[in-house]
Amino acid sequence: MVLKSFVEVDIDSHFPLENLPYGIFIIKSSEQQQQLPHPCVAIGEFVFDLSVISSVGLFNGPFLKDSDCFHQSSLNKFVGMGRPAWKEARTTIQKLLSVDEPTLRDNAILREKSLLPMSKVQMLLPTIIGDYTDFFSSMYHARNCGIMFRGPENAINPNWFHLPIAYHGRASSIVVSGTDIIRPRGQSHPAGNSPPYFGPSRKLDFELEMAAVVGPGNELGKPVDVNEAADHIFGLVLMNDWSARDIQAWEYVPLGPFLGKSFGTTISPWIVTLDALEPFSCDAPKQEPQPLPYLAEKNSKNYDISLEVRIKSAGQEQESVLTKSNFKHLYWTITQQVAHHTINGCNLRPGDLLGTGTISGPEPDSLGCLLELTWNGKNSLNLNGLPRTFLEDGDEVVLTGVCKGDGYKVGFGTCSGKILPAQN
Ligand SMILES: O=C(O)/C=C/C(=O)CC(=O)CC(=O)O
Ligand SMILES: [Ca+2]
Ligand SMILES: [Mg+2]
Repeated sequence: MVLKSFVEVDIDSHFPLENLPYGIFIIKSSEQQQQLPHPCVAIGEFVFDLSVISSVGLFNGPFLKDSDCFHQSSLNKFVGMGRPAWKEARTTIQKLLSVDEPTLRDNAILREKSLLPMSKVQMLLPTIIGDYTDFFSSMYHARNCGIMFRGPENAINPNWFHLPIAYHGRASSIVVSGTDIIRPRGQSHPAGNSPPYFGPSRKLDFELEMAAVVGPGNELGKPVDVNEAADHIFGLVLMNDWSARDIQAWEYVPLGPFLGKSFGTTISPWIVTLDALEPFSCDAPKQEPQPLPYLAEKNSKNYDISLEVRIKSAGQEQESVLTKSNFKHLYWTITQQVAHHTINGCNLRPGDLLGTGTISGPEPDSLGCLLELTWNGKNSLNLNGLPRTFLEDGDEVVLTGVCKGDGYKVGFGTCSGKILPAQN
């Protein structure tokens, strides 16, 4: 059954009553006197201000009634409260926005205060991200990178099928969708015996990823059981792990990515909860060899989320679709990522971000980055008639993700960023 709200929601909207993704907004300064950031959910073309609803006492269940979690300028407190509080919030908000519920529907003043058109607000980062880890969980992506860098015989390192590989990313340079990205400068991979050159990256790339937002953390020294890991994940966002392939190729042996990735990572502003994604859960791929017991799940789940990357280059009116992939192609699940991340006792904290790694699929048009799509710059793509390998200044890259339900969609909106020229 499709749920119905008194707020008008287009059939193609990413944000019907079934979704209710969380974000943090601020009223655009030109609209009114500057306000503090507030937690909200998206409904149709509106944001629903949860601080207003909390102030008038409409969150009246046991977990939220005395909480100031919706009077914070980030979602960290709310996501840290765990599934019972999330369920209570979802039930309350779904009821308040439903067409059959008069509380808000018939109260024009409260409606006006709590429902703001998206055009009048600016979205901020939804959580304060203390730590950010990026996994490498698509087998197709790992295999393609391996073939390019090590040849077909040794494409996938032997450890890959035994554990979800990851590196520690840089949290300070994570930005919200819409933020420009300055082309990084750095040392780059020398050709043959020449010395490395220094300058603006010549191989700037995007990576189509999603990321899990950590809910309640774990105590230092206490690993999370893989079968309980879902209770530690609040939801998912879209993520673009911008990557300078020339800088990365020269620096990453032996300790992994560093400056080739830490200049910027973009996430979408809306966190879609695992509760909203549940109708789109599907079996994860069969794992062979069987993982060790601490990674063996009773129920190994992925989500059917259609993903797409578009590019709009400077001077071009039309966007071009670069790739179409799906979250369900991931080999290692997000719950296995949490179990592996914590198995040594490492503590996760509310709001931490766990990137999936580039989500490539099996088809040539489902590859999740330009490194793969152009085979490291060897094959040009055709962008409305113009040849292209890596990103150029002025390019805007837009990621989208959506689950297609029966008569409704649960979507992530977009995650976009434009490349600005390198600075001296
Ligand atoms: O397999 C390799 O040696 C290299 C792999 C990559 O460069 C992929 C990458 O950038 C990791 C990531 O997805 O962030
Ligand atoms: Ca990555
Ligand atoms: Mg990055």
